[in-house]
This record gives sequence, structure tokens and C-alpha cells, in this order.
Amino acid sequence: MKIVFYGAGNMASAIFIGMIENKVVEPSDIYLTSKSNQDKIMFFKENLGVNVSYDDAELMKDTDYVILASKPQSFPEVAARIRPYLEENTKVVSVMAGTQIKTIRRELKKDNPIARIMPNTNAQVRHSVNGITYSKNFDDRDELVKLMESFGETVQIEEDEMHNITAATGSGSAFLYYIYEKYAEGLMELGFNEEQAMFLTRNLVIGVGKMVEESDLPFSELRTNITSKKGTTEAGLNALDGEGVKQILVATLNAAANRSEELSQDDKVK
Ligand SMILES: NC(=O)C1=CN([C@@H]2O[C@H](COP(=O)(O)OP(=O)(O)OC[C@H]3O[C@@H](n4cnc5c(N)ncnc54)[C@H](O)[C@@H]3O)[C@@H](O)[C@H]2O)C=CC1
Ligand SMILES: O=C(O)[C@@H]1CCC=N1
Repeated sequence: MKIVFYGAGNMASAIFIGMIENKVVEPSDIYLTSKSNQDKIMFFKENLGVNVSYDDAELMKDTDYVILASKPQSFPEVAARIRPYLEENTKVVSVMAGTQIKTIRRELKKDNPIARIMPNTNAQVRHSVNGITYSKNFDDRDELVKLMESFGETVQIEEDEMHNITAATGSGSAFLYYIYEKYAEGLMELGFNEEQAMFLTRNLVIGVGKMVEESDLPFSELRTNITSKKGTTEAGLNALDGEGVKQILVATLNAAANRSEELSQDDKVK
């Protein structure tokens, strides 16, 4: 199999590292190209054994999947590189937020099967959530799903649901990381030093993650199991609830989904 990544940044690297570590592909099946970060791309060649090239004719020859993993704003440049060499049997897979299938088809000027996936960087620990939607002519979907399941859970959606899943799980990890950052800062306000605050927060997050992974209980029950009547947790939760946490998170998700909508408005992407 030959899988070519146009873009070898945060998202692409999480995906191909996940694929290689889960042994669904050989490193020699993976080809990387980028525009910048050439040092980083050579790191992957030296440490993972993947192929690196900047020769588009070579990259696109006999390719099974070409993965569009540049920023949406860079896609026109990427399309100009791919267009002359895109063979009809190559399946196009995009991870670009907001960029619609019709936009990809217009820029590539070809009728290749196109899939859009919305993963997240948890792919690197093989636990991404991957929203996927397909062009009507994308027939053999099982192989791509198998590839994606090597780095996470796959959710098939309609293209117009991509904005919400981009907000929910494409960007979602960053929202939670931000909350953890602020939690650690809160511990420092309590009097812990930075090292203590980071140690406590990291281990709290890891422990909660393991509880969520190993328990079938809903979040609400995991919470009430900690909340002794009239105790410290109840006092803290009352203060937290009073700050309108849900409204803040809804505003966060709406802002991200709205940006995805903006990115999908062709030619206005800035
Ligand atoms: N970072 C994340 O957690 C997620 C990112 N995405 C999407 O993945 C895409 C990439 O995002 P990141 O990896 O975060 O960005 P990044 O900035 O880390 O990587 C972008 C890559 O594209 C390459 N590139 C730019 N112009 C190019 C060209 N003309 N030819 C070949 N390569 C070119 C850059 O050299 C770089 O390797 C974006 O479209 C983003 O919406 C989707 C889900 C999650
Ligand atoms: O921030 C972004 O636009 C990309 C898409 C989802 C996560 N990162």
C-alpha cells in the first residue's frame, strides 16, 4: 500500500505514528512531503523509516491514498502540486477543517473518490475520534475505515455535521487541555508551587481518564460518588455551577463550529 501525506505536521504525524505503531501499515508504505518543517520531516524518516520526497510525480505514482493534511489556507498550493499527477485510482482523504468535498474536487479538477475525516491528535495514542464523510463515488470504504480504526474510533456522519464534530472532538482535546492548565493555575492560587500543581493536575487527569475508560458509569455518577452530602465537593460544585460552566462550554463549541463554517466558505479563508 502507498499512502502519501501532503503535510507532516501535528495532525498528520499523529495519524501515521498511530498507523505504524498499530502495524496496519509498514513505514515503507508511508510517504511524507511538506512545505516547511524540513528538519521535522527528516526526523520522521530517520526515526520511523518512512519515505520523504518533494517530487510530486514520484509521490503521486501508483498511490492508494493521498492525505491532505496542510492547513486549509495552504490547500490551493497543495492542489497545484497534486493536480498534474493525480491518478484515477488514487483515493483522496482530507483532514482539513472546514474544506468541503466540493472545494477539494474543484481545486483538484478530477473526479477521484474523496473522503473527509475529522480526527484529533489523540491518534498518536491510538484513541482519536474520527468523524468521516464520503463523496458519492467513494465505493470501497472498508479499507479506509480499517486504516482509521488503527488510530481511533470512527463515526460516519453527513458532511454538514462536520462543523460540529470538528468543534466537539477535532478541537475538543485543546479545550480540555486549557481547562487542565487553568486547574493547575488554580492549585497555585491555593499555595502549591508550579511543580506540585502540575504533578497533582497531571495525575488527577490520568486517574480520571482511567476511571472513564474502565468504568461504565455515566460522568454524573462518577461525580456523585465523590460528592459527600454537605461536604467539600458539594461546596466546590455549587461554586463551579454558579459560574455558568455549561454556558461557557457551549460558547466555546459554538465559536469553533462557526469558525469551521467560515473556513468552508470558499475563497474567504484567511
Ligand atoms: N492539529 C489538530 O489537532 C488537528 C488538525 N486538523 C487539520 O489538519 C490540518 C493540519 O493541521 P496541523 O497538523 O495542526 O498543522 P501544521 O501546521 O502542524 O502542519 C501543516 C503541514 O502542512 C504542510 N504544508 C503547508 N503547505 C504545504 C504545501 N504547499 N505542500 C505540502 N505541505 C504543505 C506544512 O509544511 C506542515 O507540515 C489542518 O487542515 C487542520 O484543520 C484536523 C483535526 C485536528
Ligand atoms: O484548530 C484547527 O483548525 C484544527 C482543526 C481541529 C483541531 N485543530
